Amino acid sequence: MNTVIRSQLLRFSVGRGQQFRFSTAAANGNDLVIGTVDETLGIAMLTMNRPPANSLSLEMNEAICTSLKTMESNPKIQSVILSSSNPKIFSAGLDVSELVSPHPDRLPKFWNSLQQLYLDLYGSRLAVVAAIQGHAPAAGCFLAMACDYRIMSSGDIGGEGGGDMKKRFVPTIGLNETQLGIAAPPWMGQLLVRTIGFRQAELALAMGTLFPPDRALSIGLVDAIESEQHGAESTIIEGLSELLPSISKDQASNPLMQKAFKQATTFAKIPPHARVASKLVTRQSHIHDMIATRDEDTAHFCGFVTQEAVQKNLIAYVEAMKSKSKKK
Ligand SMILES: CCCCC/C=C\C/C=C\C/C=C/C(=O)SCCNC(=O)CCNC(=O)[C@H](O)C(C)(C)COP(=O)(O)OP(=O)(O)OC[C@H]1O[C@@H](n2cnc3c(N)ncnc32)[C@H](O)[C@@H]1OP(=O)(O)O
Repeated sequence: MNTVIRSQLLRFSVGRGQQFRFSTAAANGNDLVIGTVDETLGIAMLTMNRPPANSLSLEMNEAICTSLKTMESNPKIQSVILSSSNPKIFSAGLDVSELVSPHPDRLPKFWNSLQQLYLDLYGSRLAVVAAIQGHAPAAGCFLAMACDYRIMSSGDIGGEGGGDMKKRFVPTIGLNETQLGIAAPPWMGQLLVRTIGFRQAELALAMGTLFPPDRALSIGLVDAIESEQHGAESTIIEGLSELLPSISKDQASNPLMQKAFKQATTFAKIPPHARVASKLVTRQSHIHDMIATRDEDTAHFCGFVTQEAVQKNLIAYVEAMKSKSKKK
């Protein structure tokens, strides 16, 4: 028997056997993230689902945190796959509409929600595997870096144009803020330093580099790359199909999702106390540093974004983005 429990933010649907599904709803009733949990395997899946680009709004940040916390509160769950319902965009970073002509009360709340997302994801007791099927610029890259393991699509998915003129789809990842005329906040920049090392990060931050998958792998920004050519039905691995939310069922034969599933399974088998303790060894002091400077960081961000010159740039940036998308 299926039981559905509704509350203002969370919708749980208790399904067959040991498997639980839940969605976190936005104000407009859409599911910003969809969560599935398999208690037998000890694995969960958190699928970001905010069309068109999984950009991070206040509500999206809160939805990811709420889902993660719900999964963490289940002692049977040890690992989670963070994925996207959009096969070409993991996350486009901050929702730029949060930054244009912001409401003075909402802007600090928005920034606080991003800081909280960092604290919750980077400090999660769960091992988080990022399944990066598409682009991950700026705060999209930050999301991936806050996870424990990153698998990126090699980009040979389908293509556009057809025939010999087939255009390859090549996703990119990186903190490209300087290309947008801004700087990543210190905690985000430091996350890049901790992920790829000082010199590579120094260069990448200065240049605002967006890395294609092979380069991202060679500098350690991702841990593995995988083709997305769907395998034959016989290669479907047990358990993955049940974990995928209904909107992503076609991903069961996707090698990238399979690799993410296997990695999450491996994490789930490691003695949890030892795994969590070792995660704290490398992450705790950075989390404390961030907490200590949190208010200062919020004041700096709000002061920066509301400057007249920055607002002018942002308006132009959003207009360019919209007209690019209209021309398609
Ligand atoms: C920009 C100044 C910010 C100032 C902040 C101050 C301090 C720094 C603080 C924090 C650091 C983090 C910063 C950020 O994350 S800023 C956001 C950076 N991200 C981007 O600039 C990405 C922009 N998007 C793209 O490059 C592309 O969309 C893509 C992700 C490569 C995908 O390309 P594709 O061709 O597949 O799609 P489209 O470009 O057609 O886009 C589809 C659709 O999505 C909308 N969209 C894309 N990105 C965003 C976004 N970040 N926020 C809101 N909306 C976005 C786009 O407009 C299209 O919508 P439409 O309705 O027109 O179809």
